[in-house]
Amino acid sequence: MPQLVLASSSPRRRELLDLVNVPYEARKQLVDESKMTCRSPRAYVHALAELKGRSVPFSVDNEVILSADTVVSFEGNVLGKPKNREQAFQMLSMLSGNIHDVYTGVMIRSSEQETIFVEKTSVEFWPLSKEDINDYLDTGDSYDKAGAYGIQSHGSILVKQIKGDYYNVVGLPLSRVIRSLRSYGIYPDLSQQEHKVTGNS
Ligand SMILES: Cc1cn([C@H]2C[C@H](O)[C@@H](COP(=O)(O)OP(=O)(O)OP(=O)(O)O)O2)c(=O)[nH]c1=O
Repeated sequence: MPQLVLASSSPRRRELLDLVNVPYEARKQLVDESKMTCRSPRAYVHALAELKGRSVPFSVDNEVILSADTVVSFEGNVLGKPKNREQAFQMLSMLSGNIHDVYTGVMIRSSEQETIFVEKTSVEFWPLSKEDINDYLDTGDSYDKAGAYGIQSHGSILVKQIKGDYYNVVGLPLSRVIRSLRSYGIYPDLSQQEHKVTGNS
C-alpha cells in the first residue's frame, strides 16, 4: 500500500486531509521561502510547491509526497504571510472592497510519477473600515496566513463571496488533490465518517 507523506507544517493542510480521512504522515519541509524571487503568482506557487516537494526525500519505496504553497494576489502584488501588524494592516486595506485571487500550487510525487498543478479561487472582501481591520488584527488570526486573513476562522467576517474551491483558500484544493491521489493508489477512507443527523424529533 502506498503511504502518503504530507511535506508541510501547516495545521490547516493536516486538518483538510483529516476531513476526508486520508491517512498520512506529516513531515516538515525546510524550504526558505524568503529566497524566492517574485514572479507571477501562478509561477510562484508552482515553483514553491515543487521545491517543498523535492526537499523531502523518500525514506521507503512506496511513499507518495504531497506539498503545497498558497499566496494571495491582487493587482500584481503577491501577498504571502505578513511579517508584522503594520504589514497585515496594509494587506487587508488593499483587499478591502475588492476581489483578489488565491493561488495554491500542489505537487504530488512518487518514485514513478509526478503531478503539479495550480488552483485559483477568487475572493471578494466587504469594504472594511480601519476599525474593522483593527478588530480583526486584535484576534491574532492574521499572522501565519497568506494575505493576512483566514477564511476558515475570524477572517470569514471579511469575506462577501468566493468563486472556486473554498478549501483552496484554506491551503489545499481538496477535491482536486483527492482525485489526483487516486492515480497513486491513495484513497480517502469514507467508511470512517460519522453520520450525524440533527433536527427536531
Ligand atoms: C488566504 C488563507 C491562507 N491560509 C494559510 C494556508 C497556508 O498555511 C498559509 C500560506 O502559507 P504556505 O507557505 O502556503 O504554507 P505554510 O508555511 O503554512 O506551511 P508549509 O509550507 O509547511 O506547507 O496561509 C489560511 O489558512 N486561510 C486563508 O484564508
